[in-house]
Amino acid sequence: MDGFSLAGAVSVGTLIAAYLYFGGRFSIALVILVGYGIYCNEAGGQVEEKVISSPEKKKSCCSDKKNADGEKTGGCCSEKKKNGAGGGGCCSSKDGKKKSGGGCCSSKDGKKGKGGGCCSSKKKTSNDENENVDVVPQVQESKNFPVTVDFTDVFKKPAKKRSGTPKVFSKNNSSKSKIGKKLSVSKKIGQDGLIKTALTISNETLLSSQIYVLYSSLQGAASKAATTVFDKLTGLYELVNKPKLLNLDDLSDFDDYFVDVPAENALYVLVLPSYDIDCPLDYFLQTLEENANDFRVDSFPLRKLVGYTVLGLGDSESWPEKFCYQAKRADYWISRLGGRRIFPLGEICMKTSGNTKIEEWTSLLAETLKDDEPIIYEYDENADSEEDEGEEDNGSDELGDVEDIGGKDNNGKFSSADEIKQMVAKDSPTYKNLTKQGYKVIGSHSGVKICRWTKNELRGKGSCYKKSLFNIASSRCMELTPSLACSSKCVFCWRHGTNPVSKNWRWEVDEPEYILENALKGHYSMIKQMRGVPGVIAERFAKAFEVRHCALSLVGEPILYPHINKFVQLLHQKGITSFLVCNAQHPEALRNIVKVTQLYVSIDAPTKTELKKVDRPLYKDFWERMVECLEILKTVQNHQRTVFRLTLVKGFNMGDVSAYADLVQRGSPCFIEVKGATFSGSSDGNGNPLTMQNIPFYEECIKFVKAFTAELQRRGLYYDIAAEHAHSNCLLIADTKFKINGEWHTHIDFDKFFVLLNSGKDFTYMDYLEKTPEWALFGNGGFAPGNVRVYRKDKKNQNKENQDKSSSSSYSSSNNNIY
Ligand SMILES: Cc1cc2nc3c(=O)[nH]c(=O)nc-3n(C[C@H](O)[C@H](O)[C@H](O)COP(=O)(O)O)c2cc1C
Ligand code: SF4
Repeated sequence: MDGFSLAGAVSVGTLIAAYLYFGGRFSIALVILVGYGIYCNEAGGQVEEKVISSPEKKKSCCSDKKNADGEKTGGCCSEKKKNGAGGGGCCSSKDGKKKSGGGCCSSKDGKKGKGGGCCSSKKKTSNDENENVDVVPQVQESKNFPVTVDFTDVFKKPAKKRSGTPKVFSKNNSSKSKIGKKLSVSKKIGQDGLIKTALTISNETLLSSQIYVLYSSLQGAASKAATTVFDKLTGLYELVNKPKLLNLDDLSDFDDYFVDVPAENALYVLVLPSYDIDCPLDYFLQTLEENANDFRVDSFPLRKLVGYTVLGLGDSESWPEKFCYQAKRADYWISRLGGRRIFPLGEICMKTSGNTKIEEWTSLLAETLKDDEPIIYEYDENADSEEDEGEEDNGSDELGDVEDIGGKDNNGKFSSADEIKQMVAKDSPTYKNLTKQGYKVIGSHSGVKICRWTKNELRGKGSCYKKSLFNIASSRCMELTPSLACSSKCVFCWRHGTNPVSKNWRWEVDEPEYILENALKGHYSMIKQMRGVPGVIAERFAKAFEVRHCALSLVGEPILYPHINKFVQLLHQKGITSFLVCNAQHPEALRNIVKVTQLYVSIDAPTKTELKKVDRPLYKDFWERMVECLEILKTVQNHQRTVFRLTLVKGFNMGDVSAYADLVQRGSPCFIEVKGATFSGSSDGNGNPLTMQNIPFYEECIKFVKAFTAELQRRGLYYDIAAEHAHSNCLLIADTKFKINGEWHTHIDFDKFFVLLNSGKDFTYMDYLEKTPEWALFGNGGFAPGNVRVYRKDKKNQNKENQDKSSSSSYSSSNNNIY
C-alpha cells in the first residue's frame, strides 16, 4: 500500500504534468487528481481501523502514511499532519509545528507531546458516531500512556429539529455554565423587518403544569396573599400537580429558578410587594436584570417556563408614583427573559382594596388556567388595521362583483339557475383573506374582530371616540357584522377588497342565536389572547368578558341580514347595547328596524355626483334611496337616537357644507358625527384611490365642522359643536336640545336604556341621556381619564410630506396620531 502511494503519486503527477503540457484540459486533470486523493484517503482509513484493533500497533503508531514514516522516526503522527507539513518523524500539534522528535502524540493544543506512544487526534473523537464508538475503548486501553483526549463532543446528542415552543433544557445542559442554547423564537417578521404579532401555544397545558407560588414579604401581606393564591390553586381539582409555595428569600441561588427552571412544566406565580427603601427584592430584580443583559446567559432562558404571572401589592395612596413598581419591574424582566405571561399583572392597593381584590385576581387566574387559548407573545400595535371607527364598510369582491351574477328576481325569489350558496365559504379566498386580516368569520356570512381601541383600553392607552362622544366602554365593545357583504364600495373602506358586494341578500342564512353565541365566543377568545400583552389592566381584562356594547358595523352592511331585528333583540336580552350603522341604501329595512340604542346613517357625500364618486354604490337609484332613508329617520324612526356619520375625504366630499345642510334638514338627526377618513393602506388590487393626500388634518376637520355648523345655524337649525375626540379626528355636532340647562348631554345612560326597553313602554332618545363630562367637551381634546397617552411612531406607509406637516401642527391626521 505504501509503495503504491509513493510510486502512484509520482506516476500520477508525471502523467498529469505531461497531459497538461500537451494541451490537456485542466478540469480533467483536476478530476483525476481528486479521484486519486479520495482513493488514497480510503486506503488510509482501512489502515487506521487496523491500528485501532491492534493494541500492539497502537503503541507505536497511528496512521497510514505517517505510520510508515513513523517507523523511521520511531514516533507517530496525527491526522493534522496530513493537512499540512508532511515530513517524517512525529505527529503534529494543531498547527503542525512539531514535525520531529521521538515518539509523540498530540493534544488539541499540542502541548502534551511526550511519550513514545500514540494518540488520537481531536478529529477522530468527534467526526461521527462510528468513530466515537472506536475511540472510547482506545482511550481506556491506553490508560498507561500520558494521553489527553478531548471528550467535549463525544457524548453530544445528535441535534434534534425543534418545532413549536422550545423544550426545557436540563440544568446540566444549559445554564449552570451560563452557556445556554439560544432557543428559537417564533416571530412573525414583516417586510419592514418589524416583529409582528405572534401567538404562542405552550407544550404543556396550564393545568398539567407545576405551579410555583413565589413570594417576598417584609411585613407579611405578600406572604398572606401568596398563601391565598396557593390555597385557591391547590383547591383547583382540575390541576394535576399540587402547587408549591416558596419564599424567594429562601432560595440560595436565584439562577436555579430564573436561568434554569426547577421542572420541565414549571409555571410561576409571583406575589411581590414594593418598597422604595432597600429590601431583598432589590437584589432579586437586579439579578433578573443582570441575567437579561448577560451575553453568557441564553437570551430567553425563561422560555422554558410554561408561563408566569405577577401579583403586585402596594399602596397607591402613599406611593402613587411608585405604586407596585417592583412588581411591574419583575413582570418586565421575566418577560424580557422569555417568560410567557399567562395572566395580566395584578396591581393591588392594600390600603384601599386589599384582600377582596386579591381573591378576585386569584379566581380569575384560576379560571384562566382552565383554558389553553393561544397567547399573544409579541404585540405589534402597528399591525392593527384602522378599522377602529366602525364604518359600515362596503366592498369590492376579488371574486368579482356579484350584482350581475344573479340573485333574487323581481319577485324576491331566487332564480332557479342560482342555487343558494354560502356568502363566505370556508375554502374561499375571501375567507382566507378575512381570517388573515384577523377576522373571525362566524357561520358563513358574519364576522367579528377585536378593534384597536378595545385593545388600547385594555392596556390603559386610550379609548375610542365613542367613549368621548357617547360613553361607550371600548374594552367591553364587540365589533360585529352579520353581513360581510355590502351594496357599496366606498373609497375609504379599509377591508382591501375582501368582502363580497351585492344589492340583495342571496345566500344561506345563519340563525341569529347561532351568530351571537359564536360571535361572543370569537370575541372572547381574541380578548383572552390579550392576557399576555404587557400593560393589560387586570380589572378591565376581567370586565371585557362581559360585552356591554355591540358596534354593528365592521365591514359589510348589517341591515342586509334578513334577521337583523331578531339579532338586535337578542343583544338587548343579554344587556348589550346596539349601535347600528347603515349605508342609507336599504330604505325598506331601515323603515322596519326595531329600537336600537343608536341608529347611524352614513352620509358620505352631500350631492349625487360626489356620492357616486365616494361610495361607488351598486344601486342605480342610490341617491333616491339615500334621500328616502333620511326621510324615514325624520318620520317613522324619529323615536330613535339618530346620527349622521360623515367621513371626510379631502378632494372628495369636503367642499359643500350647504348641500350637507340640505340633508340635515331632510333627516333631522339628533347628532352629526364628523370624522376624518383614516388611511387604509395601499390601494393594491381593490381600486381604492385614496392616498395620504386625501386624509384631512384635524385642523381641516375643525374648520369644516365650524363652517357646517354656521350654515345650519344660519338656516335656523339648532345645532352646535358639542364634543370631540381629537386623536381620531372626530367631532360631534349635536342638536341643541341635548344642551340641557347649558350643559351638553350627549352621553348615554345605558342602564336607563335597558330599564325603559324592558318596561315595554314607548320612549325616545331624550329619556336615556347622561351629561357629557368636561374632558370630552369640544375644546378639551376628549382623551378619557384613566388612560395614559402614548405617542406612537409614524407608520411606515405615511408619506413624508404629511409627516412633516403633522409634526409642525398641534394635531395630526389620525394616521400620524397622538394616542
Ligand atoms: C417603608 C415602606 C415603603 C413602601 N414603598 C412602597 C412603594 O414604593 N410602592 C408601593 O406601591 N408600596 C409601597 N409600600 C407599601 C407596601 O408595598 C405594601 O404595604 C405591601 O403590602 C407590603 O407587603 P409586605 O407586608 O408583604 O411586606 C411601602 C411600605 C413601606 C412600609
Ligand atoms: S365603537 Fe367599539 S368597535 Fe367601534 S371603535 Fe369603538 S370600541 Fe371599537
